[in-house]
Amino acid sequence: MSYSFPHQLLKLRTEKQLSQAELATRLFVSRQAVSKWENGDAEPSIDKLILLAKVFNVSLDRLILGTNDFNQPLVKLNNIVKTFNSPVLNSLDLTIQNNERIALLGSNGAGKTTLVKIIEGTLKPNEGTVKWYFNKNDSLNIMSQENVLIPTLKVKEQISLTAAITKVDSKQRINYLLDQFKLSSQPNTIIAKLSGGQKRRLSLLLSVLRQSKLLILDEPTVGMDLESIDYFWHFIEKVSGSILVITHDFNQIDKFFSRVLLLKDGQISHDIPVKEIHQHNQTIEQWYRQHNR
Ligand SMILES: Nc1ncnc2c1ncn2[C@@H]1O[C@H](COP(=O)(O)OP(=O)(O)OP(=O)(O)O)[C@@H](O)[C@H]1O
Repeated sequence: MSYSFPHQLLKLRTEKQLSQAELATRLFVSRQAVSKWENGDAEPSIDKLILLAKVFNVSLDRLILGTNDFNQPLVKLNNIVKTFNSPVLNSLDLTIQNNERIALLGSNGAGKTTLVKIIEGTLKPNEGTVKWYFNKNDSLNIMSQENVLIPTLKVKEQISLTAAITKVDSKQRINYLLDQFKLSSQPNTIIAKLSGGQKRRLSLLLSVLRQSKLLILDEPTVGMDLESIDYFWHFIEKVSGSILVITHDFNQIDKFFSRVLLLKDGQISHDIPVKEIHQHNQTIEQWYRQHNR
């Protein structure tokens, strides 16, 4: 089978906004089976391939051979140096490609937020270049650590404002997202009166309002309760395009991510596919503890 099948599966599934569990139910297989297919650790039988092609409404050729867009770079960082009072990033190189699920790990103060701000273009490096391969004004979505909500607005007013700025005019999509983020009963609540977790959910909703080629999330689940955290990852799984997340939700990285970056001593000290870590019978948490000493 062509190597492109795992990428094609992830791409088609996220385009269809299905979670691994939802797709698994339709195919009468376990979620783990779908996860293995996406990681390239196993391949479906021919009858499951035929069913997959039906679910996605594509030909078997397209499903198996796919298109070549998964190897396209989205952004390339070259020789990035950033110094505040002391050096934070030091000759850092990084390429992000289409349809990747990347977790960025590192200790407190390692420079993770600094790095994502440089990728986003909100912070300038002292040296080095950031090259974009798509229009980031249209196709870059960000949920930063900083609160971007306007406390005096109602939930629906904040959503309308962001929808106008990001040129989303689909009421259907807005209602779908309100429902997904369990905010559909609170359109008239003033943001200042939402709980911390509800505000995080609203911020996330705003960051995925328009579809993107790259979504960047900086510690998105901080302050959420366990139910919301599960909910959040379940939703994120369905988002199309590439995702770069700063997170320490190790269990979720094990389940849903394709690549792990470890930022240490100002550089990407390790850049490794998740499946390679699993092939060594390690969890991401074990791997992280071993390499981030
Ligand atoms: N605007 C700034 N001015 C001065 N120093 C800064 C600034 N922003 C970040 N730093 C410093 O740069 C270093 C890296 O900070 P950064 O927030 O990028 O780390 P981080 O890995 O995201 O940390 P955490 O996990 O705690 O969020 C820290 O020592 C921080 O104090």
